[in-house]
Amino acid sequence: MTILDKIVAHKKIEVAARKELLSVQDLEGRPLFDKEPVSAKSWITSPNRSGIIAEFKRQSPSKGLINGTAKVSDVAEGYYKAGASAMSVLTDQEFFGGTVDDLLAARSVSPVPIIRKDFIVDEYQIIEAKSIGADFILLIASCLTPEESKHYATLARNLGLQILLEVHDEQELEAHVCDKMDLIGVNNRNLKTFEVSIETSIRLAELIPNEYVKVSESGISNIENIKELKKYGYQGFLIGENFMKTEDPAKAAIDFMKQL
Ligand SMILES: O=C(O)c1ccccc1NCC(=O)[C@H](O)[C@H](O)COP(=O)(O)O
Repeated sequence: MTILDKIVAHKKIEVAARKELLSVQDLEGRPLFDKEPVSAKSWITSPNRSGIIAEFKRQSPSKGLINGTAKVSDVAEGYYKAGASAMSVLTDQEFFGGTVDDLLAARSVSPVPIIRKDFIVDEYQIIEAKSIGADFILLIASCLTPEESKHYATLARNLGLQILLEVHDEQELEAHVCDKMDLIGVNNRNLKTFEVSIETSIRLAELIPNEYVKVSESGISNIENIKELKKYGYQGFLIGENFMKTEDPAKAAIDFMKQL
């Protein structure tokens, strides 16, 4: 069983329990459900921002504990001031130590588009994402069939949310891309070995149709990585650990983005 199989199996149980606690009607009644989403595509491609999607991540299966003390609202405020184009908030508790409350806290202080970073395996999670003020969602091709990807992307679109489709290889890209997606993310982390290589983004770049914003995810740790990825048409850069492993992720983001 791979780590992704474990996460997905756990997620299905978790979502079933969440549904018992709060119905879809309850989610639709939350005040943030009616908030107009901010366009991640516009912010990521804006010449006035950095293209960086800065992530709040306390822990991960590959690294264990990364940061047990940072306060999400401080980090969210700092990422915005640093020039981040978007923020990624892990809401998975079991494997990443995140919660939906983290996203709510980030939302309360930051105007940048926020992605609910989770393992979406049920419509409920997309409606929940809208109800906590997220602007875009992640669909991970390795967790879904192509039909599920399209179905969930259509639902998200109908709610006004944009969609970042994450792929790891050519096969996933070919099978899952559809006209409901907005951004295509190539994850540089091999989820079987946890090795990271930006060569994965470079290899897949020319296969991503031009109408999608290209995002490179994971293992980005310096400005040279970004300069290199830009040559291949990448406009979005998802960075988590490089900021979160420091005592002050907001300061790390400010120092990093100053160099761009
Ligand atoms: O990070 C992991 O260990 C991991 C394991 C299994 C599934 C997903 C995982 N990571 C999620 C991510 O996509 C990263 O948090 C994100 O791309 C940022 O990566 P990094 O800058 O390397 O922290």
